[in-house]
Amino acid sequence: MTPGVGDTVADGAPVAEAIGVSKRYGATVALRDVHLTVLPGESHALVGRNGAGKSTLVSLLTGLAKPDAGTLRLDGRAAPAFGDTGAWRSRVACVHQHSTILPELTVAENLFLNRQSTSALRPIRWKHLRRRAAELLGTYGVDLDPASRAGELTVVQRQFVEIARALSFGTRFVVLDEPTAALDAPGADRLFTRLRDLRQQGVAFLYISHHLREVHDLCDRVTVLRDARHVLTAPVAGLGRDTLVAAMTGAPEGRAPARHVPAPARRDAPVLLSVEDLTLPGACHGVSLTVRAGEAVGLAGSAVSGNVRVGEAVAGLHRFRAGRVEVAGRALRGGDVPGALAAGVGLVPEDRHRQGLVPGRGVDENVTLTAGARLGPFGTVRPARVRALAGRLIEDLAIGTPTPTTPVSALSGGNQQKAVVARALATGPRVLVAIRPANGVDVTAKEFLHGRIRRAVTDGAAALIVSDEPDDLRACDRVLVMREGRITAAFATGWSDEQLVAAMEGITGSAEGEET
Ligand SMILES: Nc1ncnc2c1ncn2[C@@H]1O[C@H](COP(=O)(O)OP(=O)(O)OP(=O)(O)O)[C@@H](O)[C@H]1O
Repeated sequence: MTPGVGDTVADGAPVAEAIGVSKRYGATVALRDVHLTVLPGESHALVGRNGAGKSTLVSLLTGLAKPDAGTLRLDGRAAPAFGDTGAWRSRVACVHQHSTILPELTVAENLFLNRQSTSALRPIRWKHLRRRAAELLGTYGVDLDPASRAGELTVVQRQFVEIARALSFGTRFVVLDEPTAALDAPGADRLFTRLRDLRQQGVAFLYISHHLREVHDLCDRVTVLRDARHVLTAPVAGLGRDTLVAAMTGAPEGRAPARHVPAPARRDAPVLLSVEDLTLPGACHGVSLTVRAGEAVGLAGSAVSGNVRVGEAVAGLHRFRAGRVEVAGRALRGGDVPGALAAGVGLVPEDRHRQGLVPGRGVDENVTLTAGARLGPFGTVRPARVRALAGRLIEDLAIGTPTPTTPVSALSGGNQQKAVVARALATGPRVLVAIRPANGVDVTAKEFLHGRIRRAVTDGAAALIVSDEPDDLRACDRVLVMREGRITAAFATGWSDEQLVAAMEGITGSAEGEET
């Protein structure tokens, strides 16, 4: 039977408490005497700059890591013993950025993974399984066919299968780790509506996000971590953005970080990237655009607009059915990554976990991975050159790493993203394709990364910034908007975020009269 979300163990007790917890990884202190209390039915935001300790606190609260000091309590009782996975699962769940849903299985199979039948010897009763799945989804208002294949679900639907599965173990406390990172604006809205419904049913959330607007839209209270310490817990209502940013950065309030105001690219600067009539089956049709030296062009669009595929095609990741891509006048072959790299294309890929980094390898190796020719003659690699280039890139991108050889998997998410950007810049690209370049980085690091990309542009590169994030697009000189595989609108300077969002949603938009 599915335990009801209202079944409380110790009524009114916090669903989760961390009392003076500390955690160290080698020489790095990830958490120092941190306190956190999440109340029943509360939506509690956990924010902080990259490397502040948020994921580490989540690892402790979900039983994935053991605190060095301090106490953890769930539902008013001591947390389960470290390693007792079943007990942890019934009291806390975490929906991570990477999905744990198995795409080849159906929704019902995913919901009851390893619980399909009542004992190992009893055959699975499929009809019964699907009925239970339908009941479970119905309880949480998720409208999905249990027999559909999980691989065909949207990101939000997958997240909801994960949340429903988590709740079916009886927990009333769900940690959401940057759940909107892979969502477009309508997807995020759908997620928020569902989360609000669940809160009405008594489910509490710990919500990790770098988007302060989401914190304001969704959360009751917020806890800020800075440099491994707890600095603030307060109700969100009435807490100004400045106060929150000041708590995160430690900088005095009211000192606004410097904003970049793009200088318009020279109209007579050479075209470094030219895309003509590009057609990729199922993704885009007849897309044409140009980017000049010294210019950053945004390619905006929702997750299904095809904009990411266009960016990836420029970087050689896809064959194209028709059209032409030229870098500095040289035609690229579709699906030829080394060719694109040799022509001078740098790529910040969409998914740093799948496409970006080699997790077990050092930061130094990761950031220099694309820079083969600079590391030694005839395909050889000179360790001294790797060290020198890596050192420069780590400093240049302000990557927070204890040493250059630390495995990149030991860095916080935001610092991993900086390593991905460093790798794209390592070759000194003529054309930089940056897909959501500030994904998962904190508010100040975001400005820093945009500034760094602008610097490459000022130095003469052409940048194509593929994103649906108004912040990313604000760093551009002009923006093209894609919908359903075509460019549907173009904005020169002076657009508002609302105009861009409306064009991405298809509420307005005309590309007439603009240079694409
Ligand atoms: N497995 C690990 N091994 C070594 N160091 C680690 C490990 N996990 C985290 N750290 C270090 O602990 C510190 C806190 O990292 P954590 O991932 O908790 O930060 P975060 O607040 O989640 O950051 P982000 O917003 O960038 O994801 C960082 O300095 C990080 O490098």
